Order: sequence, then C-alpha cells, then structure tokens
Amino acid sequence: MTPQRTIEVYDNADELYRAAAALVAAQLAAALNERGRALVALSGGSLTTRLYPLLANPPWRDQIDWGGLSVLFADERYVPFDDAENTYRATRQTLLDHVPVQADQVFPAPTYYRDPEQAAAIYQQQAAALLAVHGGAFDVVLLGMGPDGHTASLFPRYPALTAPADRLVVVVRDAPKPPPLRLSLTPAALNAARAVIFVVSGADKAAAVAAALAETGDPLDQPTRLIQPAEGKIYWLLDRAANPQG
Ligand SMILES: O=C(O)[C@H](O)[C@@H](O)[C@H](O)[C@H](O)COP(=O)(O)O
Repeated sequence: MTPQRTIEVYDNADELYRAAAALVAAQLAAALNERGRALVALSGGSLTTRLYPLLANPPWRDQIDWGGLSVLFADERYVPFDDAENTYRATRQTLLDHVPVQADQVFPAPTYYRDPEQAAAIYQQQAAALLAVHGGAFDVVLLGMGPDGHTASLFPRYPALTAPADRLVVVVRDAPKPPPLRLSLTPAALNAARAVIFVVSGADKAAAVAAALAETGDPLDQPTRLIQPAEGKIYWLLDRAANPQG
C-alpha cells in the first residue's frame, strides 16, 4: 500500500521549524490521547538545534503529556554520550533536559559497548520490546535528509539499505558524513510508523528532495524512497530553498 503523502512548503526556515513543532506536538498529543502512550524516534543534525528547542518551550511543550512518551533514536553516531557529536547528548541539551520526561522513558543507543554489533543487538531488543508495547508502530518517526539523500544513517548504496526485514538496527561503517561509525534503524523499522515526518531546509537539499519525491530511479540511490510506512502517513516539510520547485 502506498502511504498518504503530504508536502508542505514554508517561506523560510523559521516558519518551517515552527510548523514542524506544531505537527509533531499535534501527532504526539493525538496518540497520547488515543492510547495513553506514544513512541517517537528522533534524529539528530539540525533538528537538535532548530526543532527541539521549540518543542521544549510553550506553546508546543504544553501540548504534550510528556509522561506517556517513550523515546528512541532513529540513528546515533557511535561516540560516547559525553562526546559533542553524540545525538542523545545534543537531544538532552536542547529538549529532554527541559521537559518532564524521566530517564526510564528515554532509550539512547548504547554506544558504550566496545563492539558496535553488540550495541546494535541490544538496541534491537529494546526497539522490539518498545514496538510491542506500542502496538507495533512508532507514533512519530522524525527524520532529516542530507544533500546526498541519506536519512537517519541510511546512506546511498550502503548495505544497511538491504538489511533483512527482521533487522531493526544495524551498524553502519565508513559513513561519508562523520563520524564514520554509526547505528541506524533499518528501513523496515522506520516503516513501522503511524507518521513519518521529514523536515528539510536549505538550497543544498533541493536536488535530493526532487529525487526523493520522484517516482522513478533506484531507491538504493535515494534512501528516503525506502521509507514507505504501509500503515502510516508521510509528511515532507520543506522551506522554500529546499523545494525543487522554488
Ligand atoms: O548524523 C546526523 O546528524 C543524523 O543522523 C542525520 O541523519 C541527519 O538527520 C541528516 O544528516 C540531516 O542533517 P541536517 O538536517 O543537519 O542536514
């Protein structure tokens, strides 16, 4: 089944991130209202600096009943929690430390294992257990996209793109965006979603947005095209610079 897709274009980045905050808050509030709990997968990059500070403040902060939320990460850079590159650390600094979320609601990727494969296996177990509690799906998967079309840590032509359907978490080595070692949820995991929200800003992303929204071409060249939640909706929130139509 092809998921329902909504594309929204905003005049500038400020408006884009405000709209993204409103959409995320509304989706989570609706899920919390309906089921009393919600599961979200967060990404890093500019979302940590542009979107999460908005969610940490009124009015959006007050629309979410944070006590019912569980938080996983769509991907993580394989560096210690105290490393400036760590997405969990950045997310704490701009969001999680400022909202009433308890430590046991947040599931950072365990980058403290010497062996990243072991970390991936542990994170896979945590993701599977959380998905089981939440009816088999994330309520919101929040994603960015790089100029090369990568999303989470799913880079064009990398083996992670063709991970078996029962794999939820993989180790990504030699990533072209530093740091080279990462963990990522797989396309199969990210597709277990009621809503996937891409937030993309900047002229350097316009060509990748065009390829992402095209119906043709090899999805292995454009990993976002593998994100097709059969039971969910996809939102592409863009600023005008990132919109291929200008
Ligand atoms: O490593 C990271 O930062 C994220 O895991 C990555 O998937 C990010 O979401 C995209 O690279 C887009 O990042 P920007 O929004 O900063 O361009």
